[in-house]
Amino acid sequence: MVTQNTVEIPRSVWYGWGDPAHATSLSANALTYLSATLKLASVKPVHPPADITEVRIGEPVLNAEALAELRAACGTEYVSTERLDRIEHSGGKSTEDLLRIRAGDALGAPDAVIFPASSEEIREVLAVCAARGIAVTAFGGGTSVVGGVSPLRGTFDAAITLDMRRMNKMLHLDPRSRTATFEAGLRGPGIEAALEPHGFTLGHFPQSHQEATLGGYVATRSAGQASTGYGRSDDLVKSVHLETPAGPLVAGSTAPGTAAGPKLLDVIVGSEGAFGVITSATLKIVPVPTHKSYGSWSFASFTAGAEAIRRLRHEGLSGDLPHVCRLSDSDETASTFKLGGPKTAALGKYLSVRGQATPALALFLWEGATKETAARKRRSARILRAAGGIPTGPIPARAWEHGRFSGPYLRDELLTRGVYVETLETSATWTSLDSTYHAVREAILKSLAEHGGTGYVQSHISHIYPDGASLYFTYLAGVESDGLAQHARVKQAASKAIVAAGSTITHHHSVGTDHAPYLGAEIGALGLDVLRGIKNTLDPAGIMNPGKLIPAAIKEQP
Ligand SMILES: Cc1cc2nc3c(=O)[nH]c(=O)nc-3n(C[C@H](O)[C@H](O)[C@H](O)COP(=O)(O)OP(=O)(O)OC[C@H]3O[C@@H](n4cnc5c(N)ncnc54)[C@H](O)[C@@H]3O)c2cc1C
Repeated sequence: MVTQNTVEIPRSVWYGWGDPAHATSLSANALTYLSATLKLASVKPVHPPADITEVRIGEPVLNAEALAELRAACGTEYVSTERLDRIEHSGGKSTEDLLRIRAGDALGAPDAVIFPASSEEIREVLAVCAARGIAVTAFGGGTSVVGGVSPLRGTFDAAITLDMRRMNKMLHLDPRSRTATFEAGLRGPGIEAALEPHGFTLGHFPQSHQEATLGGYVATRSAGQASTGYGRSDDLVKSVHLETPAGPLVAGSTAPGTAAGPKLLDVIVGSEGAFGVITSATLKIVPVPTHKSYGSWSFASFTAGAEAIRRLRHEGLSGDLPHVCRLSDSDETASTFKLGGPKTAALGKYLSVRGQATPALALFLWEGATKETAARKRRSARILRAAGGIPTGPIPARAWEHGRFSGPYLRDELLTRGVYVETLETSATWTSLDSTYHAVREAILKSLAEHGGTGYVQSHISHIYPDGASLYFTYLAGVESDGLAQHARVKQAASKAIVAAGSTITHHHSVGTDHAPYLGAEIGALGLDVLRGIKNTLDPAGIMNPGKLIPAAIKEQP
């Protein structure tokens, strides 16, 4: 029997990812490869995070009356102005956030962190904040990589963060209809642990799964590693309870199908805390698969691999597509082969002999009943072989699955060693996939090299649609003396390339502050006005997550 249960880990350390005790270090081989590839003089671990006692943070500006009203709403012990709580909620987990907090800058921290236990408490908190003009940021797992949980003040003097961790229960399970209702603060492993005794899974496994919450998934339209099979979070949501400054709103319906006007739910899903706070949501669930079947195939190039996957999507029977479907480009494949030890090195040599000098490796994972997955895998193999693929066995896919949640820890070590690493994503139609891939890749590389550095970009496809696929870029270089400026420069170059290619500014990371300047290019000025109109109705005072999603006037931070 397959288990979808994952390990519950402590909440992330203030300067980085998860519990540092779970981190595995880079091998000597990896360090040598890294310094040679990036042409770095040294990758010694000489850039540790600041000492917590030296972190700079302003005095909280909430007055005694405001604090008293917030305490009356949630209980004194659940309204914190403690230094560590404020530091931990001063930002998310983008490399920009990490560069700032590791340098000891928590000056953007909220004035208080509130830990509500119910929709009613949140309603009261929002009423206090609307009346007093206090900005409110909802905080799930705090794993945003787009500035989504930075507690910006907007036009207000004070800001609070609402941490949803106490709202962490499964409220209802309907096994016959295959739906479940969860409180918004339940984290990924908690969702699976609640469902598995009943034989169900949500099937939603973003790389941040161990820290991220149900509310965060819904608020950002996240996509999991197996979303090709199970669907993205926005495909899974049936209904949402949203507390807004204008009152509670239940969007969506338990009805299996409805024609009751435009789909209001779609306006709430992906609203990034800018319209209100999601307190619970009902999602589709599916039975835990009885079997997983692993496979990997190699292609002569990324272009050839992408074409093979398109054919798999278009020529295969409906439902044949693997639940996990990832294609690395030649650079990502080269890194995997370089870092994977003697067996993967041997695989690289074998592929070279077979005419694939710079192979692109695809990993697949079919889930379901034993016989059914075997049949799907067989049918897929015919298409992949006809498209020029060479089968490379199940081990690479198993190895990927084994280490799939450990990657985020590496970023902390890389930063300590003076290596800048960041990711971004988009999606493109099959027709424009190749040109978008090259345009964005080249824009990143050029920008990384602008100050004389040597950069490395690797990419993969991890979500397949009938009309196209996602593109995910990971890029590395030595950290420049002004790492934040370096980050802004590269991000801007890549974002402009994405816009110029006519692709989306975000496939699954959401908009936050980072992508807000580019949203107009995607949805138009009138589209932005529609979003502003919805916000004005639900949040007339504009207290909800200022500066996120919708570009807005932002008061200078202290
Ligand atoms: C290492 C790493 C790997 C990642 N991998 C993936 C991935 O594979 N796929 C993917 O899609 N994303 C990924 N992300 C991005 C991020 O994890 C997702 O956006 C996730 O859905 C955020 O969930 P969270 O609970 O941490 O939300 P937060 O980071 O706490 O919040 C994100 C946004 O949602 C809002 N929000 C949170 N909770 C609520 C609520 N209850 N009501 C209203 N608004 C709310 C916040 O205000 C903010 O705007 C990754 C991030 C990291 C750091």
